[in-house]
Amino acid sequence: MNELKPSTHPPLFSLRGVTRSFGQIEALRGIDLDIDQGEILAIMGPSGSGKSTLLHTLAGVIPPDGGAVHYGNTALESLGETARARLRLRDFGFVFQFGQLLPDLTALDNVSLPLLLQGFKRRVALSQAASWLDRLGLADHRQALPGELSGGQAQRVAVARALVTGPKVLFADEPTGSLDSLAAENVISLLTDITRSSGTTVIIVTHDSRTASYADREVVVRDGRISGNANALRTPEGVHA
Ligand SMILES: Nc1ncnc2c1ncn2[C@@H]1O[C@H](COP(=O)(O)OP(=O)(O)OP(=O)(O)O)[C@@H](O)[C@H]1O
Repeated sequence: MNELKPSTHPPLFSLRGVTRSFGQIEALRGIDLDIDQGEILAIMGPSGSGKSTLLHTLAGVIPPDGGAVHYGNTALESLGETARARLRLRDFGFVFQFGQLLPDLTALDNVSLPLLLQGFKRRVALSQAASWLDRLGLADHRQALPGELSGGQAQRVAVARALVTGPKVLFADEPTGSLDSLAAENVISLLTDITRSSGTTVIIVTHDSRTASYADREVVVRDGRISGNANALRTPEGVHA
């Protein structure tokens, strides 16, 4: 945790001087941050400090007002809404605090939905979804409706739904925020085990230091800036402030 490893590859995400305001509120005030391919990064910080805004900016949900957000060779700040939506669908998966499963669909149908939206045949989508549910310990709950599941089970369905399309990056906004400590531990350990084995980059916003301890690195956001930049930037030779 927190060790400053030299990086031999260019970062997957590179942010420089990123700003974003909502009216008078300066949510991001100049973010400099590199994130490596395959890294699990925890973004922490006080309420209202800009964590979710940073996550949404990385994920191309909201464009920055200023600065540069590079994802690989793509300058996200130069993409329009349609191109950003296409990129999200192709490369990114999302887990939210309250699963946001569709309440009238079974666990299996919730997980197969992203594949159906990508044009997979129903039979293929259902079989992929079933194997993801099995992997997350939910083999006996395929036909359950979200309302019939515990919070931890529902969140594991949400993780399966986010990973079923094989995203390059998983964004998780308070993925354990609605869970008791045992369920939280179970969800975050499964999520990080699976993404480590697949080399998926994971960006987690969390208030919970136990959840953050599963990450490779933590950065803290305060007043729209990364607090103590020494841990935020990487170069081929290592880290510089
Ligand atoms: N869509 C929006 N419209 C107006 N203000 C916003 C919007 N999104 C965020 N803000 C404001 O920007 C600031 C940063 O919000 P953000 O949600 O990024 O913080 P956070 O660190 O994720 O907070 P929390 O931990 O409470 O979720 C806050 O003052 C918030 O009220």
